[in-house]
Amino acid sequence: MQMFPLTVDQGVVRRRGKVLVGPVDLTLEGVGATIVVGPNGAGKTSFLKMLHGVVRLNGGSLTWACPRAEAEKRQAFVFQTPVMMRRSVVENIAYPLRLIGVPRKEARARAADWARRIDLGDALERPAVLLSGGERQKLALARALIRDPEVLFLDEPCASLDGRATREIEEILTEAAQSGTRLIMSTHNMGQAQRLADEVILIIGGRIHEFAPAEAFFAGPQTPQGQAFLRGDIVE
Ligand SMILES: Nc1ncnc2c1ncn2[C@@H]1O[C@H](COP(=O)(O)OP(=O)(O)OP(=O)(O)O)[C@@H](O)[C@H]1O
Repeated sequence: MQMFPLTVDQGVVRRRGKVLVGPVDLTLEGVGATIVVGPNGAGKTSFLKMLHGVVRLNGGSLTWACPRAEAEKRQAFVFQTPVMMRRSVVENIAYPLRLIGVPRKEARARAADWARRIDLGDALERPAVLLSGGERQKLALARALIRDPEVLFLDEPCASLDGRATREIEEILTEAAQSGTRLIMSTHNMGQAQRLADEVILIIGGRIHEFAPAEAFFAGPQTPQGQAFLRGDIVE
């Protein structure tokens, strides 16, 4: 059963009386990469978590084309600072498979394949907590992709990584997108947004100011705030 379109109707997220997101109206179709941009504190993280369903709406509605429980099983989320379990690299990557009952041996074999893809093939038994920031991000990505999700949310997966680690992560994401994984991702890096995006959402103050095909957005946003943001001006 199809997951998309995903429809948000007047969606609002509030915490301690403050509106973090919304109201937003949005329809996302089922192909490509949607890149979410906006200034610090604009609500990108809260917006992604709302779409993923880990943050509940305080107003409005969010509807997948399939039942919610079904949609939840078919999506994964890579957080900005991924948590490593106090276990080996291979066990960290295998964990999502173990959760759905894949036998240990098979889960480890599939995790070892992923570890090789992210250049951690020689570190299978190393405690994951000893990995560098870039290695952790790659591990988190492998752990998210190992169940072959139809939708992958990523919150600034390359924040504070160097060029090489960023390129490696972008390669994995491009491959995932080419094999049909729907990407919905925030970034501060406009170069990265341009390399990966099929469409762009600009969020300022919790609201969507632009939602456009990447080409149109980068050629010239429709709104004054969009134009200012792309010029690098401070927008709030
Ligand atoms: N649980 C919470 N309770 C109260 N305020 C919160 C909560 N979570 C986030 N906020 C606030 O909501 C605003 C939006 O936060 P959010 O993390 O979604 O923004 P962001 O665009 O991802 O920011 P950044 O780019 O800096 O990571 C911020 O001002 C933040 O401090």
